[in-house]
Amino acid sequence: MAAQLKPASEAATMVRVRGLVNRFGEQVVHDGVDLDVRPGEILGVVGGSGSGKSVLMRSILGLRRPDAGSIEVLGLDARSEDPDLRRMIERNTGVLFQDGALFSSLTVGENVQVPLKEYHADLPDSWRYELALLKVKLAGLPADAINKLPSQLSGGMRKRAGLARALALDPPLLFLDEPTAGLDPIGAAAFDRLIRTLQQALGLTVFLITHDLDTLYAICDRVAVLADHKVIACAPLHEVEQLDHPWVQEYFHGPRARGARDAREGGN
Ligand SMILES: Nc1ncnc2c1ncn2[C@@H]1O[C@H](COP(=O)(O)OP(=O)(O)OP(=O)(O)O)[C@@H](O)[C@H]1O
Repeated sequence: MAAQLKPASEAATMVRVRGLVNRFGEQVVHDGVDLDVRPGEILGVVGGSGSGKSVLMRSILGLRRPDAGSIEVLGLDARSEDPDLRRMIERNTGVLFQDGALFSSLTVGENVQVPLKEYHADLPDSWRYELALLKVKLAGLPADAINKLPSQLSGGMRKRAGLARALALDPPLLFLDEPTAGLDPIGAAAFDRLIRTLQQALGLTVFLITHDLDTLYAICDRVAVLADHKVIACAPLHEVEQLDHPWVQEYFHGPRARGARDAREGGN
């Protein structure tokens, strides 16, 4: 029987990870990670460098085969190698990798059209172009960016182009790996606002890896903390901040955290 995808509104969890184990040789990265991503939330994923945030995202996306555990994405078994099921998961997930991962020899518009060509090969070229233009504008880029090469854009604009491509297929589930890394504070705040606006307007669920405390305070509904090879907490920020764990205390109660918290409180 063909795999069935539950509508986002009916899915109890958009992503469900249980008992995830990832090892590289002797190195244990994950040892029993459990995590739920709920419909309509922005979940921030934090943890020290090397704690396994990217490996977790890659496992969920099926880009890495974990050593043990189960992963469901939109109710589908993300570890399955069934090509139809893989396509269904891919079709419903947008991904913005840290470096944007744009094809450097293609224009922004052509980059956005890559998934459209793969999944909507029957659409006339002019429609695909119009759809790409819509996504470019949705991501906050000027219309003329569509004909530019990634090398002709600033870092912030390249992130937006990557976001436009991630949104090309109108996925209900969006994965963002350090979206504000490398942006200046004003650009980063603008990108945070864009993510929040799009999430609300399009009803997206967002899995967001970040080191950026401002992003956590500004837009995340819940925060998952990766430490000691596990998710040691997954809760609203004010609860996670109180956790009696050395990394959490250092991260959330250092001077940078105070600045981010004050900025957030000052903005309200
Ligand atoms: N393909 C690989 N081969 C060997 N080791 C790997 C591989 N991918 C990741 N690792 C190791 O797994 C650990 C977790 O890596 P990961 O990239 O998930 O960390 P992270 O939490 O995203 O870190 P950062 O915040 O620095 O980006 C690291 O020690 C890394 O060296």
